[in-house]
Amino acid sequence: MEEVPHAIEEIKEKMKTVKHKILVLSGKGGVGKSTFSAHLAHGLAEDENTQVALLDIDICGPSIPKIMGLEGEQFLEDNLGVMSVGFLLSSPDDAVIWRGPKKNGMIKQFLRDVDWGEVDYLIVDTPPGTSDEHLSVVQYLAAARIDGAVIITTPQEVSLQDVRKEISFCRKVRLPVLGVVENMSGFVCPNCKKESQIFPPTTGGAEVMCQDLQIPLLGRVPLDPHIGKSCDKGQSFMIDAPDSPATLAYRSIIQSKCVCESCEFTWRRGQKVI
Ligand SMILES: Nc1ncnc2c1ncn2[C@@H]1O[C@H](COP(=O)(O)OP(=O)(O)OP(=O)(O)O)[C@@H](O)[C@H]1O
Repeated sequence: MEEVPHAIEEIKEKMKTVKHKILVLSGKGGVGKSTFSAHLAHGLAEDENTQVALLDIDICGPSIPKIMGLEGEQFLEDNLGVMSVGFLLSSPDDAVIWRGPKKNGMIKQFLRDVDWGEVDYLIVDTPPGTSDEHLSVVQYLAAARIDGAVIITTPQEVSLQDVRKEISFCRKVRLPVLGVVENMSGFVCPNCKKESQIFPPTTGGAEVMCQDLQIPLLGRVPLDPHIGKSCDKGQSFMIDAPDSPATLAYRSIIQSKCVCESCEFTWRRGQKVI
Protein backbone atom coordinates (compact mmCIF):
# COMPACT_ATOMS: atom_id res chain seq x y z
CA MET A 1 0.00 0.00 0.00
CA GLU A 2 2.92 2.30 0.77
CA GLU A 3 3.97 1.69 -2.78
CA VAL A 4 1.17 3.73 -4.41
CA PRO A 5 2.05 7.19 -2.99
CA HIS A 6 5.68 6.47 -3.84
CA ALA A 7 4.75 5.60 -7.44
CA ILE A 8 2.57 8.74 -7.69
CA GLU A 9 5.60 10.83 -6.76
CA GLU A 10 7.83 8.99 -9.23
CA ILE A 11 5.24 9.44 -11.98
CA LYS A 12 4.88 13.11 -11.14
CA GLU A 13 8.62 13.47 -11.65
CA LYS A 14 8.53 11.47 -14.90
CA MET A 15 5.63 13.53 -16.24
CA LYS A 16 7.48 16.83 -15.81
CA THR A 17 8.41 16.64 -19.48
CA VAL A 18 4.85 15.88 -20.59
CA LYS A 19 2.90 19.12 -21.02
CA HIS A 20 -0.67 17.93 -21.56
CA LYS A 21 -2.38 14.71 -20.60
CA ILE A 22 -5.75 13.88 -22.13
CA LEU A 23 -7.81 10.79 -21.38
CA VAL A 24 -10.22 9.50 -24.02
CA LEU A 25 -13.22 7.78 -22.43
CA SER A 26 -16.51 6.23 -23.48
CA GLY A 27 -19.38 4.67 -21.61
CA LYS A 28 -19.93 1.94 -24.17
CA GLY A 29 -17.54 -0.15 -26.20
CA GLY A 30 -17.41 0.09 -29.97
CA VAL A 31 -18.41 3.75 -30.19
CA GLY A 32 -15.12 4.75 -31.82
CA LYS A 33 -12.93 5.73 -28.87
CA SER A 34 -9.71 4.15 -30.16
CA THR A 35 -10.38 5.47 -33.65
CA PHE A 36 -10.81 8.97 -32.25
CA SER A 37 -7.70 8.68 -30.03
CA ALA A 38 -5.65 7.57 -33.03
CA HIS A 39 -6.91 10.42 -35.21
CA LEU A 40 -6.40 12.96 -32.45
CA ALA A 41 -2.79 11.76 -32.23
CA HIS A 42 -2.35 11.80 -36.02
CA GLY A 43 -3.92 15.24 -36.28
CA LEU A 44 -1.83 16.82 -33.52
CA ALA A 45 1.34 15.23 -34.91
CA GLU A 46 0.76 16.75 -38.35
CA ASP A 47 2.56 19.77 -36.90
CA GLU A 48 6.11 18.45 -36.88
CA ASN A 49 7.00 20.69 -33.96
CA THR A 50 4.40 19.03 -31.75
CA GLN A 51 5.52 15.91 -29.90
CA VAL A 52 2.69 13.47 -29.39
CA ALA A 53 2.48 10.21 -27.45
CA LEU A 54 -0.44 7.79 -27.57
CA LEU A 55 -0.80 5.35 -24.69
CA ASP A 56 -3.25 2.48 -25.00
CA ILE A 57 -4.37 1.19 -21.61
CA ASP A 58 -7.17 -0.96 -22.98
CA ILE A 59 -5.34 -3.93 -21.56
CA CYS A 60 -7.87 -6.60 -22.50
CA GLY A 61 -8.54 -5.27 -26.01
CA PRO A 62 -5.62 -3.18 -27.22
CA SER A 63 -6.54 -2.03 -30.73
CA ILE A 64 -4.18 0.94 -31.07
CA PRO A 65 -1.23 -1.03 -32.53
CA LYS A 66 -3.45 -2.25 -35.38
CA ILE A 67 -5.10 1.15 -36.00
CA MET A 68 -1.73 2.89 -36.02
CA GLY A 69 -0.23 0.26 -38.33
CA LEU A 70 2.26 -0.74 -35.65
CA GLU A 71 2.22 -4.39 -34.91
CA GLY A 72 5.64 -5.03 -33.39
CA GLU A 73 7.07 -1.53 -33.49
CA GLN A 74 6.67 1.27 -31.02
CA PHE A 75 7.31 4.43 -32.98
CA LEU A 76 5.52 5.78 -35.95
CA GLU A 77 7.06 9.08 -36.82
CA ASP A 78 9.72 11.20 -35.20
CA ASN A 79 7.12 13.18 -33.32
CA LEU A 80 4.51 10.47 -32.67
CA GLY A 81 5.18 7.67 -30.21
CA VAL A 82 2.83 4.85 -29.29
CA MET A 83 2.79 2.50 -26.30
CA SER A 84 0.36 -0.35 -25.79
CA VAL A 85 0.14 -3.65 -24.00
CA GLY A 86 -0.47 -5.00 -27.51
CA PHE A 87 3.28 -4.63 -28.14
CA LEU A 88 4.01 -7.03 -25.31
CA LEU A 89 1.87 -9.88 -26.63
CA SER A 90 3.54 -12.58 -28.64
CA SER A 91 0.62 -12.61 -31.09
CA PRO A 92 -2.21 -10.10 -31.70
CA ASP A 93 -4.64 -12.97 -31.04
CA ASP A 94 -3.33 -13.59 -27.51
CA ALA A 95 -5.92 -13.01 -24.78
CA VAL A 96 -4.97 -10.94 -21.75
CA ILE A 97 -6.81 -12.21 -18.69
CA TRP A 98 -5.60 -10.12 -15.81
CA ARG A 99 -7.10 -9.16 -12.50
CA GLY A 100 -7.13 -5.57 -11.26
CA PRO A 101 -3.77 -5.49 -9.42
CA LYS A 102 -1.90 -6.78 -12.46
CA LYS A 103 -3.57 -4.20 -14.70
CA ASN A 104 -2.69 -1.48 -12.20
CA GLY A 105 0.91 -2.66 -12.17
CA MET A 106 1.10 -2.47 -15.94
CA ILE A 107 -0.35 1.06 -16.02
CA LYS A 108 2.14 2.14 -13.35
CA GLN A 109 4.96 0.70 -15.45
CA PHE A 110 3.75 2.46 -18.59
CA LEU A 111 3.60 5.82 -16.83
CA ARG A 112 6.73 5.49 -14.72
CA ASP A 113 9.14 3.34 -16.71
CA VAL A 114 8.58 4.36 -20.34
CA ASP A 115 11.02 7.00 -21.51
CA TRP A 116 8.40 9.52 -22.67
CA GLY A 117 10.87 12.33 -23.25
CA GLU A 118 9.64 15.83 -24.12
CA VAL A 119 5.97 15.45 -25.06
CA ASP A 120 3.38 18.12 -25.81
CA TYR A 121 0.35 15.81 -25.71
CA LEU A 122 0.01 12.44 -24.06
CA ILE A 123 -3.28 10.91 -25.22
CA VAL A 124 -4.48 7.97 -23.17
CA ASP A 125 -6.94 5.59 -24.85
CA THR A 126 -8.90 3.72 -22.18
CA PRO A 127 -11.25 0.73 -22.14
CA PRO A 128 -15.00 1.42 -22.17
CA GLY A 129 -16.78 2.20 -18.91
CA THR A 130 -15.20 2.98 -15.58
CA SER A 131 -13.05 0.16 -14.31
CA ASP A 132 -9.69 -0.63 -12.75
CA GLU A 133 -7.77 0.97 -15.59
CA HIS A 134 -9.54 4.32 -15.23
CA LEU A 135 -9.17 4.48 -11.48
CA SER A 136 -5.58 3.46 -11.77
CA VAL A 137 -4.56 6.00 -14.41
CA VAL A 138 -6.36 8.81 -12.56
CA GLN A 139 -4.72 7.78 -9.29
CA TYR A 140 -1.22 7.45 -10.71
CA LEU A 141 -1.46 10.75 -12.57
CA ALA A 142 -3.03 12.52 -9.58
CA ALA A 143 0.03 14.58 -8.77
CA ALA A 144 1.01 15.09 -12.41
CA ARG A 145 -2.24 16.91 -13.31
CA ILE A 146 -4.40 15.51 -16.09
CA ASP A 147 -5.83 18.21 -18.35
CA GLY A 148 -9.07 16.31 -18.62
CA ALA A 149 -11.16 13.76 -20.45
CA VAL A 150 -12.75 13.74 -23.86
CA ILE A 151 -15.80 11.48 -23.92
CA ILE A 152 -16.87 9.68 -27.08
CA THR A 153 -20.45 8.64 -27.71
CA THR A 154 -22.81 7.75 -30.52
CA PRO A 155 -26.12 9.64 -30.81
CA GLN A 156 -28.26 6.85 -29.37
CA GLU A 157 -29.72 7.05 -25.88
CA VAL A 158 -28.20 3.68 -25.01
CA SER A 159 -24.74 5.22 -25.41
CA LEU A 160 -25.64 8.61 -23.93
CA GLN A 161 -26.95 6.94 -20.81
CA ASP A 162 -23.51 5.50 -20.17
CA VAL A 163 -21.87 8.83 -20.94
CA ARG A 164 -23.81 10.34 -18.05
CA LYS A 165 -22.28 7.66 -15.82
CA GLU A 166 -18.86 8.48 -17.23
CA ILE A 167 -19.39 12.17 -16.42
CA SER A 168 -20.47 11.25 -12.93
CA PHE A 169 -17.27 9.18 -12.58
CA CYS A 170 -15.21 12.19 -13.75
CA ARG A 171 -16.89 14.39 -11.18
CA LYS A 172 -16.28 11.89 -8.40
CA VAL A 173 -12.57 11.59 -9.16
CA ARG A 174 -12.32 15.33 -9.95
CA LEU A 175 -11.25 14.74 -13.50
CA PRO A 176 -12.17 17.74 -15.69
CA VAL A 177 -14.39 16.97 -18.68
CA LEU A 178 -12.95 18.74 -21.72
CA GLY A 179 -15.97 17.83 -23.82
CA VAL A 180 -17.94 15.24 -25.71
CA VAL A 181 -17.52 14.03 -29.29
CA GLU A 182 -20.55 12.52 -31.00
CA ASN A 183 -19.24 9.83 -33.33
CA MET A 184 -21.12 7.99 -36.09
CA SER A 185 -23.31 11.07 -36.14
CA GLY A 186 -25.21 10.89 -39.42
CA PHE A 187 -24.04 9.55 -42.75
CA VAL A 188 -23.20 11.81 -45.67
CA CYS A 189 -23.82 10.00 -48.97
CA PRO A 190 -20.62 10.30 -51.04
CA ASN A 191 -22.69 10.62 -54.24
CA CYS A 192 -25.61 12.93 -53.51
CA LYS A 193 -24.05 14.47 -50.32
CA LYS A 194 -27.40 14.10 -48.58
CA GLU A 195 -27.13 13.38 -44.85
CA SER A 196 -29.13 10.54 -43.31
CA GLN A 197 -29.33 9.46 -39.69
CA ILE A 198 -28.25 5.83 -39.43
CA PHE A 199 -28.40 5.96 -35.62
CA PRO A 200 -31.22 8.48 -35.03
CA PRO A 201 -30.83 10.45 -31.79
CA THR A 202 -34.07 9.58 -30.00
CA THR A 203 -33.43 11.92 -27.07
CA GLY A 204 -31.75 14.78 -28.89
CA GLY A 205 -28.31 13.20 -29.09
CA ALA A 206 -25.13 14.54 -27.53
CA GLU A 207 -26.11 18.15 -28.17
CA VAL A 208 -29.10 18.10 -25.81
CA MET A 209 -27.18 16.05 -23.25
CA CYS A 210 -24.28 18.52 -23.32
CA GLN A 211 -26.65 21.45 -22.90
CA ASP A 212 -28.34 19.72 -19.97
CA LEU A 213 -25.05 18.92 -18.27
CA GLN A 214 -23.33 22.16 -19.32
CA ILE A 215 -20.50 20.34 -20.99
CA PRO A 216 -18.93 21.40 -24.30
CA LEU A 217 -19.84 19.41 -27.39
CA LEU A 218 -16.52 19.38 -29.22
CA GLY A 219 -17.98 18.16 -32.50
CA ARG A 220 -19.72 15.45 -34.47
CA VAL A 221 -17.92 12.92 -36.64
CA PRO A 222 -20.17 11.36 -39.28
CA LEU A 223 -20.25 7.68 -40.08
CA ASP A 224 -17.94 6.79 -42.94
CA PRO A 225 -17.24 3.15 -43.77
CA HIS A 226 -13.85 4.13 -45.17
CA ILE A 227 -12.66 5.04 -41.67
CA GLY A 228 -12.67 1.34 -40.80
CA LYS A 229 -10.75 0.55 -43.98
CA SER A 230 -8.04 3.10 -43.21
CA CYS A 231 -7.80 1.81 -39.63
CA ASP A 232 -7.50 -1.78 -40.83
CA LYS A 233 -4.59 -0.68 -43.01
CA GLY A 234 -3.07 1.23 -40.11
CA GLN A 235 -3.37 4.56 -41.89
CA SER A 236 -4.73 7.95 -40.99
CA PHE A 237 -8.15 8.46 -42.55
CA MET A 238 -7.41 12.20 -42.59
CA ILE A 239 -4.58 11.55 -45.07
CA ASP A 240 -6.54 8.92 -47.02
CA ALA A 241 -9.63 11.11 -47.46
CA PRO A 242 -8.61 14.70 -46.80
CA ASP A 243 -11.85 16.28 -48.03
CA SER A 244 -14.38 13.92 -46.49
CA PRO A 245 -16.90 15.28 -43.97
CA ALA A 246 -15.43 12.99 -41.26
CA THR A 247 -11.91 14.36 -41.84
CA LEU A 248 -13.23 17.91 -41.69
CA ALA A 249 -14.97 17.04 -38.44
CA TYR A 250 -11.80 15.54 -36.92
CA ARG A 251 -9.81 18.58 -37.98
CA SER A 252 -12.32 21.05 -36.64
CA ILE A 253 -12.30 19.27 -33.27
CA ILE A 254 -8.52 19.14 -33.13
CA GLN A 255 -8.12 22.76 -34.21
CA SER A 256 -10.61 24.02 -31.67
CA LYS A 257 -8.20 23.25 -28.84
CA CYS A 258 -6.26 26.12 -27.42
CA VAL A 259 -2.79 26.14 -28.96
CA CYS A 260 -1.45 29.10 -27.06
CA GLU A 261 1.94 28.18 -25.66
CA SER A 262 1.66 30.14 -22.48
CA CYS A 263 -1.86 29.46 -21.33
CA GLU A 264 -3.08 26.48 -19.44
CA PHE A 265 -4.49 24.01 -21.96
CA THR A 266 -8.22 23.62 -22.16
CA TRP A 267 -10.07 22.37 -25.19
CA ARG A 268 -11.98 25.59 -25.33
CA ARG A 269 -10.53 27.98 -22.90
CA GLY A 270 -12.67 28.68 -19.92
CA GLN A 271 -15.06 25.84 -20.60
CA LYS A 272 -13.34 23.14 -18.63
CA VAL A 273 -15.99 21.47 -16.50
CA ILE A 274 -15.33 19.43 -13.39
N1 LIG B 1 -17.06 7.66 -37.62
C1 LIG B 1 -16.98 6.37 -37.93
N2 LIG B 1 -17.53 5.90 -39.09
C2 LIG B 1 -17.48 4.59 -39.40
N3 LIG B 1 -16.87 3.66 -38.68
C3 LIG B 1 -16.29 4.08 -37.51
C4 LIG B 1 -16.31 5.44 -37.09
N4 LIG B 1 -15.64 5.53 -35.91
C5 LIG B 1 -15.23 4.28 -35.61
N5 LIG B 1 -15.62 3.40 -36.55
C6 LIG B 1 -15.45 1.94 -36.59
O1 LIG B 1 -16.18 1.41 -35.49
C7 LIG B 1 -15.52 0.29 -34.94
C8 LIG B 1 -15.26 0.51 -33.44
O2 LIG B 1 -14.33 1.56 -33.31
P1 LIG B 1 -13.26 1.58 -32.13
O3 LIG B 1 -12.52 0.30 -32.06
O4 LIG B 1 -12.50 2.85 -32.27
O5 LIG B 1 -14.26 1.67 -30.90
P2 LIG B 1 -13.93 1.69 -29.34
O6 LIG B 1 -14.96 2.57 -28.72
O7 LIG B 1 -12.52 2.02 -29.08
O8 LIG B 1 -14.22 0.18 -28.99
P3 LIG B 1 -13.72 -0.60 -27.66
O9 LIG B 1 -13.93 0.33 -26.53
O10 LIG B 1 -14.64 -1.76 -27.60
O11 LIG B 1 -12.29 -0.92 -27.88
C9 LIG B 1 -14.24 0.12 -35.74
O12 LIG B 1 -14.45 -0.83 -36.74
C10 LIG B 1 -14.02 1.50 -36.37
O13 LIG B 1 -13.33 1.44 -37.60
